[in-house]
Amino acid sequence: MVRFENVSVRYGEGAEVLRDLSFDIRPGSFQFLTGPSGAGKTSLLKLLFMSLKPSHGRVELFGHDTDKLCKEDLAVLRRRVGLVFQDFRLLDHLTTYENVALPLRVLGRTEASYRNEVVELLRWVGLGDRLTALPPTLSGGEKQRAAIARAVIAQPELLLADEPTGNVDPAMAQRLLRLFVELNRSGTSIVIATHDLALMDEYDARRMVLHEGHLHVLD
Ligand SMILES: Nc1ncnc2c1ncn2[C@@H]1O[C@H](COP(=O)(O)OP(=O)(O)OP(=O)(O)O)[C@@H](O)[C@H]1O
Repeated sequence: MVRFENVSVRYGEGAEVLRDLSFDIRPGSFQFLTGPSGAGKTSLLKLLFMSLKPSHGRVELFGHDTDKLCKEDLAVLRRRVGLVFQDFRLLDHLTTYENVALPLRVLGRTEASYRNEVVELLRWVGLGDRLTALPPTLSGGEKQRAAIARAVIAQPELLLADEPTGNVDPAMAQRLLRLFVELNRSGTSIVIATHDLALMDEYDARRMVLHEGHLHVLD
């Protein structure tokens, strides 16, 4: 589903942030991406989301060489990927419910067909009483849970999450991990970037460790 071949990234004239990365992400797999602050986790997620181009090497996603795709093709491929940004990126003028429903609207589904699904998921992440709240009135942890709900609602083929439990307490972090595990069981490949050792200890999954630009994979 994803193949990196000798991929490197540098920003401007700076040193290489990622060096010569080669790995695969298989369909239906689950991996944690970890490493110290500044190690390049967000940069690697951006490569996977095709919002950053490698300085060297080749990134293949869903069987396509991402370098050869035009903007329109990239937009279509991105619909198959769910992304939880570190800074959430909720739309402030839409309610929590509308934010989470957005990926289903983009897919052309009618509200009658998805309303129950969206409400049920928002209840699961503890936002059942915040459906009509606008994002600026949500706490950091509530925004994070809304962003996760939006990323998983359409059951993407690949889910990328950047520090998805950074703003919630340990009990909620476990609950969110269960959500990711369930999504994975229904077929989604998962990549969770995290510093949270306790979270990684909760679930026996592949670990991709970035250190000084190099990637070490512990299967
Ligand atoms: N747009 C950019 N321009 C220049 N340098 C950048 C840019 N984005 C990231 N960097 C640098 O690349 C390196 C890796 O950053 P990145 O955000 O990928 O790390 P990270 O592992 O996600 O960090 P954290 O755990 O703190 O979020 C850092 O040294 C950072 O300063």
